Amino acid sequence: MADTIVIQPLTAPAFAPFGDVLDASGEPSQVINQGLCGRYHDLADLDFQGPGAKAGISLFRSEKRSLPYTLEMVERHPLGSQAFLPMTLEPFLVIVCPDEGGHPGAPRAFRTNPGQGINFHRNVWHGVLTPLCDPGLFTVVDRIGEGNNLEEFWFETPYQIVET
Ligand SMILES: NC(=O)N[C@@H](O)C(=O)O
Ligand code: NI
Repeated sequence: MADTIVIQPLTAPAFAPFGDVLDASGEPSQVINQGLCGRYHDLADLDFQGPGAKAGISLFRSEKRSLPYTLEMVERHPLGSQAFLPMTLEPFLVIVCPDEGGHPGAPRAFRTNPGQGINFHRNVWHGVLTPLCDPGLFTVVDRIGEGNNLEEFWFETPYQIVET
């Protein structure tokens, strides 16, 4: 019998152990461009380690997922952080796990608010990009470089990610 994980709304405090929440809410850090633009400054801990490491910007066009979502695996990137920045105002599913002795602990599932992006900190267990609506178009900022930056963990029994 699969364990079920109930999706929670994404908040910065709840996500803080795993990464950063990026959104243009509240007052901007700076008002620029002759007062016509708010800059929400330096919102993410970008962390790229190892030989030849640099920041890369890629575009992902991903199939949407439906709920309940069967979580079979999580992964982590030991050499770099990874940011998912939606290019639409649609929500997406964000799944993370604490690390327990080198293996993922119980998953936590969050639904983003419209316009929110996230940045997984380096080496944090996470589910792969999971849009909930089409088009699943995202800008992804992550590490480009040599070496193996992907570790996968497949659960013996998948989890069911549910709305309530
Ligand atoms: N593999 C890849 O580029 N994407 C994954 O890391 C992911 O988290 O979706
Ligand atoms: Ni990833």
